[in-house]
Amino acid sequence: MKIIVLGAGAWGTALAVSAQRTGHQVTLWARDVALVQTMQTRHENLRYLPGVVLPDGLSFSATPVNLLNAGLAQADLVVIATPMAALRQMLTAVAACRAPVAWLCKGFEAASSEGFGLLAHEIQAQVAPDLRAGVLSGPSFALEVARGQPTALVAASVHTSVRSALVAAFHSPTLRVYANEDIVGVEVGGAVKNVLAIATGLCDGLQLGLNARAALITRGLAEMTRLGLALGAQATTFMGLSGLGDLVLTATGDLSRNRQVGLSLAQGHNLSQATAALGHVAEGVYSARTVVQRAAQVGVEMPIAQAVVALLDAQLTPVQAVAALMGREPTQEQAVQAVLT
Ligand SMILES: NC(=O)c1ccc[n+]([C@@H]2O[C@H](COP(=O)([O-])OP(=O)(O)OC[C@H]3O[C@@H](n4cnc5c(N)ncnc54)[C@H](O)[C@@H]3O)[C@@H](O)[C@H]2O)c1
Ligand SMILES: O=P(O)(O)OC[C@H](O)CO
Repeated sequence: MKIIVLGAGAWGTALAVSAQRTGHQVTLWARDVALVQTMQTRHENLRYLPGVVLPDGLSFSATPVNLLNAGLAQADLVVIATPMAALRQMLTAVAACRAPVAWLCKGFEAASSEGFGLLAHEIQAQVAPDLRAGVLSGPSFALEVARGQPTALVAASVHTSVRSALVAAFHSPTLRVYANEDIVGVEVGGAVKNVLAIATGLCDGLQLGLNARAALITRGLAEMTRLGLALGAQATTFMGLSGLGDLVLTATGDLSRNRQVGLSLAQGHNLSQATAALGHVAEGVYSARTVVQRAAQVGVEMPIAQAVVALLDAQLTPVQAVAALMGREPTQEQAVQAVLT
């Protein structure tokens, strides 16, 4: 297949490497000309994925995205690998594409004064409604995929042809790609787990213990599921790769940028200090407010996400946030099981 990957951050680069190794013809696009030149000459993405050799045959492009017409017209699959903040712009640029288009970003659009932030497929419905499109998600640290370590992903779309194209492009001996029709559930899982990973990073940074971490993950899964169901997702999706799977990985794995933000806040750093140290996007920081707003809009309670927003806004200290969560009224665990059945 001819695959064009738009965005040469850690994840776009890792998936481009993986697909090229599998035998596809991959072009990795970046807006940064200097980054493309370095990748061409050094066979390495020093800025976003250092230490990984870019395979022979991988092509590069820094052509402005609005001039990419020929490349897009020849592609069998277009993959948008930018953060959520750039998705609207990228989808607008590829709106006339005939090939399947998939995004990798996990989040909600940051809330704006014009209204609530959207999930990726909601943005696509606004700006590129004629595309056959979907999302590739699931528990996956870029570095491990680039190293060829075993990983399972989920390709979600309402279009069979998009799910099939993603499986054909990325399934390999080290990368299993499952198909799922529930794009709402897959996107909600990918977005909310980032917010919850900030909370578990904070919990671990404060050395609150393993009991506390397990409680946060479990109750966080309940919050994620409640929001997803209210937005039209299927309950079973949250027991899968993009729900429980990605929540466990991101909440417990130190390669997670969102978890690192929580760990850094626990050390007493402010948000700017916590994000400046990363050098990569931590989508939970930008999605958290939207998660809470969308939950309020559909009458869903999300106390952990609310505590994360209060922390990010410096309205609560880490210790106060924990006290607020622990001080809530006792309630029924069955409330969660009821929504799962
Ligand atoms: N890194 C991972 O392990 C991983 C795994 C799964 C999903 N994701 C998701 O994939 C998305 C990208 O993550 P990443 O790790 O590659 O991020 P990153 O911070 O490593 O890189 C982001 C890339 O997007 C580019 N970019 C930013 N704004 C742009 C714009 N307006 N136009 C064009 N390019 C732009 C940056 O220059 C950079 O190359 C995120 O939503 C993330 O949640 C990441
Ligand atoms: O580094 P994070 O926190 O953005 O997480 C990366 C992936 O989404 C994990 O699946």
